[in-house]
Amino acid sequence: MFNIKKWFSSDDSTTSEIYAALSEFKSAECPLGIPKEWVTNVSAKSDSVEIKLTLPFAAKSLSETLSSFLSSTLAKSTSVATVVHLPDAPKFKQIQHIVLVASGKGGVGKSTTAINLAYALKQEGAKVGVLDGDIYGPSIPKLLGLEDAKPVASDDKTLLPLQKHGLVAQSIGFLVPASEATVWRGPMASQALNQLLNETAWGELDYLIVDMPPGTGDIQLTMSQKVPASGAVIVTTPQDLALADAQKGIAMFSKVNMPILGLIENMSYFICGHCGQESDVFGRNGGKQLAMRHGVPLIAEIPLHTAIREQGEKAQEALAEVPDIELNYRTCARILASTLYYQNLASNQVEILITDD
Ligand SMILES: Nc1ncnc2c1ncn2[C@@H]1O[C@H](COP(=O)(O)OP(=O)(O)OP(=O)(O)O)[C@@H](O)[C@H]1O
Repeated sequence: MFNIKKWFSSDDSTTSEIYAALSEFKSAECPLGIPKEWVTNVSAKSDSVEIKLTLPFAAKSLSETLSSFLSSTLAKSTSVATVVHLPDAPKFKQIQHIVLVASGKGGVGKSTTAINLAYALKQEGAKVGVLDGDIYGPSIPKLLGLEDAKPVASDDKTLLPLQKHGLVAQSIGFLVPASEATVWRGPMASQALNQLLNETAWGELDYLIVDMPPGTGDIQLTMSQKVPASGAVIVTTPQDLALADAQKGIAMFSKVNMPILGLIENMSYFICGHCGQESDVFGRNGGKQLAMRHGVPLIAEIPLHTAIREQGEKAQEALAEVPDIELNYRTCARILASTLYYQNLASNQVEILITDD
């Protein structure tokens, strides 16, 4: 006679063991572990386990880390499959999160970082768009290899974004010759950004990355106020001057109550393309110290590497020759996506105050 009850209780205990192991998993992206609600399916056999997760932020590649963590914790071969689905209502049209990528000064690699973050978020399972807000010096058309492309109108008032490498993109550079936009005054520039954001048929997006104009003046301040962003990322390099300007960027966003999601230190250290040796050409730990001083997370330290410049020039999606750098951007993307998720979760929680009255 089959002991059905025993089977069920053993199944239950296996499932509880799996949930317990998932909640014990901690990483920079999942500081609170993996809750039960993210599990869509568990199939446990005597010698193997298959788990399906729906992640509420872009972190598809967590499946690999989780598979090896669970295989060793459960002492069974475990495979984890992940899909990404952001659960919240879109904040702007059909866009879940708008993220501003800013820098205190020009030339620190803001646009390069913005486009690589966008690729990395896409590779991590999200639907991603890029808005080139650098009205005076749009780089996105070149970085995407779309210099001669022109957007098509979807109706009288809306333009369709251009598409490349699985991203959708809009830029003033698609619409106006560079020489024309450079003479625009501040209000015209922020009006242009507004129009690009509002009059583009973005469709459903998980993240829209906005490449902001460099600097911390009135134009950048006005633009930041006009975009309904979830937060900003500040790109800096390790030199003192860049760090001082990044500090002004932190002050600017604080002034308009824009959450600072993190600091990215670009060109942190040099990796020789020939021998792979690392050197601290611009000094080390400047970004870390700035982040600590302002209580802002340092979400990535991206090296100075020829492959990054070449990828931008050739408008390539992947940094295939240098997997470590691609990994760097993907880790940064997952942390950014998770920060947005937990920030949202915290702001949605109702605070219950019990008083004596
Ligand atoms: N980590 C890096 N390694 C090597 N080259 C880089 C790196 N980051 C950026 N670059 C290169 O530095 C140059 C400036 O980068 P980018 O245009 O992204 O800077 P920016 O801060 O957006 O500039 P601007 O303020 O003028 O818009 C480009 O040639 C780019 O390829």
